[in-house]
Amino acid sequence: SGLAAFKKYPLTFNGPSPISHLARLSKHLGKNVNVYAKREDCNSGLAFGGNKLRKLEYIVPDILAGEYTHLVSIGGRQSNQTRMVAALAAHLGKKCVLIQEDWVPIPEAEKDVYNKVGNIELSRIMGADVRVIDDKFDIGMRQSFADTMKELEDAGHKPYPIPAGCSEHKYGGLGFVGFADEVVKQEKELGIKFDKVVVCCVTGSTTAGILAGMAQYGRQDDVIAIDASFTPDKTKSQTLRIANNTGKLIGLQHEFKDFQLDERFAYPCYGVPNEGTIEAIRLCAEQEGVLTDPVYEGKSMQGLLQLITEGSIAPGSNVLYVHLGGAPALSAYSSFFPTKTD
Ligand SMILES: Cc1ncc(COP(=O)(O)O)c(CNC2(C(=O)O)CC2)c1O
Repeated sequence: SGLAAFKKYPLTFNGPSPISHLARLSKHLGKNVNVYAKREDCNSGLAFGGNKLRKLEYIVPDILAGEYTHLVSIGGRQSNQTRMVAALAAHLGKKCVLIQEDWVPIPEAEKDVYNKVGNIELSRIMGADVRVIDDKFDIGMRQSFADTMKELEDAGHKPYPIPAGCSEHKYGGLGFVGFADEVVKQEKELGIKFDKVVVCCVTGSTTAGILAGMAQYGRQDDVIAIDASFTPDKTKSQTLRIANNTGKLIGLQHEFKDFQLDERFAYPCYGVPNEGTIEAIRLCAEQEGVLTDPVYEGKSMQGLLQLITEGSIAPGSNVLYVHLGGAPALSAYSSFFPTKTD
């Protein structure tokens, strides 16, 4: 694919990320649908890995070319993005400034831990300058980000901006074009074809890259994105813009006018699980020992289970669930998982 034109700096383990067959979960669902998971949650030795490292592999050459002193990124208090940028900064020997905005109405029971454990704890351990501020959730470009960049430049440093989820970065979609290329190759090795690819969508460059990547094979319609932003209109338009920009970068002759974004599972709001989210996290954990999180993957797992249960994903299908990571945030949501008393 046109991806070969772009330099990539290895942050993930050699070779394609593994595909696990979730055989017990598939059987439990009893709908004759075979569920597989592509494991971006186990894709790197850097700080528990995740989808952002695959994106950052195409951003690092830009960072190294410009001799930057600081990496700057942004997210909610339990952002996986900022944790992975902290890991990258440590890996490259750069300073790191993270803006941790107030994206989630912190559940009462988590008030005293939410800003201390999980992702934000890991970022502090890796030496990042973690700045907890009160600006609320939005997937777009933020004033707090611009202010931080200016502060560092005025101090004579050379900061490199990595926007939320890497998504508004010009190369934000490239990593997941490579993901799609891997899937097509692994299908041949596995001797199966996935009828649907189910992925969580918030700032959009993961889904955008997969759409552009699968469109190379005429399979963009196989992608089902599950909204976890609870601002689906903004997420949809941002994802489409990134998919089209990414398509241009790789020379794709296809314009995206729409894609399937299932909005049913993001409630009650970004970062807060609903009943079905908790049930989905527990089911996948109990059936497979595979952990998903309340902010992102728990909601795409909830969507996957619903799509299969309601028959939207037809019996006899093979489905690829895209596991993008997120488990470190679980320790900020322990009150949602009391010991089960059957
Ligand atoms: C585990 C996990 N799964 C899915 C997503 C959604 O990916 P996109 O933002 O590319 O749509 C994130 C993103 N997380 C953000 C963060 O700040 O961590 C960018 C929002 C994620 O971390």
